[in-house]
Amino acid sequence: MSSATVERHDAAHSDTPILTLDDVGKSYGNVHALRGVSLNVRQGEVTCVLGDNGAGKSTLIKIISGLHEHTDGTMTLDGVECRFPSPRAAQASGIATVYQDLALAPLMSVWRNFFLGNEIHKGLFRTLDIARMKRICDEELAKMGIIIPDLDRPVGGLSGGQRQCIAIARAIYFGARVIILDEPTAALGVKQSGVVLRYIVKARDAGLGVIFITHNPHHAHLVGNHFVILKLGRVVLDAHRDELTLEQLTTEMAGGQELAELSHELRGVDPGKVVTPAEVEHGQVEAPARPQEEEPSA
Ligand SMILES: Nc1ncnc2c1ncn2[C@@H]1O[C@H](COP(=O)(O)OP(=O)(O)OP(=O)(O)O)[C@@H](O)[C@H]1O
Repeated sequence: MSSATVERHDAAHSDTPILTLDDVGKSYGNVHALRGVSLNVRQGEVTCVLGDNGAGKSTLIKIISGLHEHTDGTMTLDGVECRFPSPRAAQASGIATVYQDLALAPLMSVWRNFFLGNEIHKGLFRTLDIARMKRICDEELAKMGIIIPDLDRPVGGLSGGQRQCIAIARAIYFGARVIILDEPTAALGVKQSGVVLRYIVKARDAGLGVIFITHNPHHAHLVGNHFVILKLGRVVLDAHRDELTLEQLTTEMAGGQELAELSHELRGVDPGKVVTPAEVEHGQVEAPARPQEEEPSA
């Protein structure tokens, strides 16, 4: 492990944000994908960004990871204003992004994927130092509790959860300070999601600042320290864990007031009856009442 990594571990749980977005906006021509978004990413914390389709999550990821530049507001890294003109620039500043589908090359082995773009060479002829790469890959995965008996196996044959974990381990090993996880549990079942969520906690406890993008309030609440909900490009909720229950997060994510109104409409009966958004979310809403048939007139 590099000395930079050791320092990072020692400095875990610092209160000073690594990365700050202040009033950040992004317009694509006339489309305002993000407006007035403020966000702090701290070491040893998981910042969850939730939002429905079109909320602006991908745009936010693209700004932080150097794919797009923001058009309003400021972004600061370690207190210094910055813009990332390319993904490489963001990576060089310690910001790693793990995309759900693009995390790894499926036909390549585990160790090749781990070192892809960062291969270790040896000797005069700069041949690949395969034994060393395999050893490091094995050690790093084991450190994070990932046991893969055959590192020569193509990653395409591993479970979705394992693939996500390998991508996260790789980012940590190569010096990420902030890791952005783009819906890492979206395509996974309960067990595999558990594998990834445990791993997110390990990354957090190793002192990284984790940005966890998700649709799933249950997953977010299990691991998050801080929660931001985006809606139509704006922040509609920004709360610390101790300010928010899972039920509140679920309700807010599900649409809060809008959902309460919808649930009321769907019931179509007894205006005095209160239906909670959670009931709708969990499919406990009764089918709309059939209209009463009129009594045939005598
Ligand atoms: N390149 C682009 N050009 C124009 N409009 C865009 C572009 N990218 C995104 N948008 C618009 O910006 C808004 C936010 O989109 P974004 O993809 O960031 O949302 P999202 O929360 O990631 O949604 P999803 O979960 O569906 O991926 C949407 O209205 C989208 O149509």
